[in-house]
Amino acid sequence: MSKLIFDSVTKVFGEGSSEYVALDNINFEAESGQLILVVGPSGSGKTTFLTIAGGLQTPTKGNVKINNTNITNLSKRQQTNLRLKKIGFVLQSYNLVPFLTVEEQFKFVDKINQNNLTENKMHELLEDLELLQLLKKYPNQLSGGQKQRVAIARALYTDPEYILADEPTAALDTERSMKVIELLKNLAHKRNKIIIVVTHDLRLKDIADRVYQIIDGKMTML
Ligand SMILES: Nc1ncnc2c1ncn2[C@@H]1O[C@H](COP(=O)(O)OP(=O)(O)OP(=O)(O)O)[C@@H](O)[C@H]1O
Repeated sequence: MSKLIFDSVTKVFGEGSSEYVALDNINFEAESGQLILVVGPSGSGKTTFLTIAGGLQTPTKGNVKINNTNITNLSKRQQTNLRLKKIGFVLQSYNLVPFLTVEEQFKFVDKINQNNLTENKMHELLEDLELLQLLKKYPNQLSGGQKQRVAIARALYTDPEYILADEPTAALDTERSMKVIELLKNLAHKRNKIIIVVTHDLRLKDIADRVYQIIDGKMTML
């Protein structure tokens, strides 16, 4: 059973008169088998929460634990290893490599990670995300929604224990949004993943197992 714990996490940006409390004393726990939604208005701290959960930023105060390891105490190298082995990110910027085709985006991951989906599972994933026809295209030939679906497939390709997704449905129409969120929910339930989705998109609220809200850096369960 995997577990992600935030223990009194505060994140402050800037100093003195320009000090800004982006996360204010957050306590949070997620276990494998759950799809968790974090909603909140723009600027409320959602992305900061997600990047700290994945070790991309460190808290100013408090601890983040992944399976009983306090990731705040790990060296940079240990944090990078943890991210590569256990965490799949879907970031708002998609982070696709511009000079690689869709197919090559996955092969590129092969070089740095051994723990990838079998060919059958990969075919299934590409089919579910309607990407099979796009394998030979480059990112600049794709629409926003298509890039978003490639970024989701790439995060799932390494079969990570945790999936952290920032606005994964922002560029998708309602039908595709629901498909993507159902896919993530199935993965959480059937393959025992922890999936945390940060979103403005209140259409997704009824599908998640748990919903949290962040307002002005404070988190509450809805
Ligand atoms: N590196 C930084 N330096 C200073 N302030 C920052 C930094 N990163 C975020 N902030 C501030 O912290 C607050 C929370 O930002 P965050 O990106 O977490 O919000 P968000 O809820 O994800 O917003 P959105 O929905 O618009 O993406 C914002 O006021 C933002 O300006």
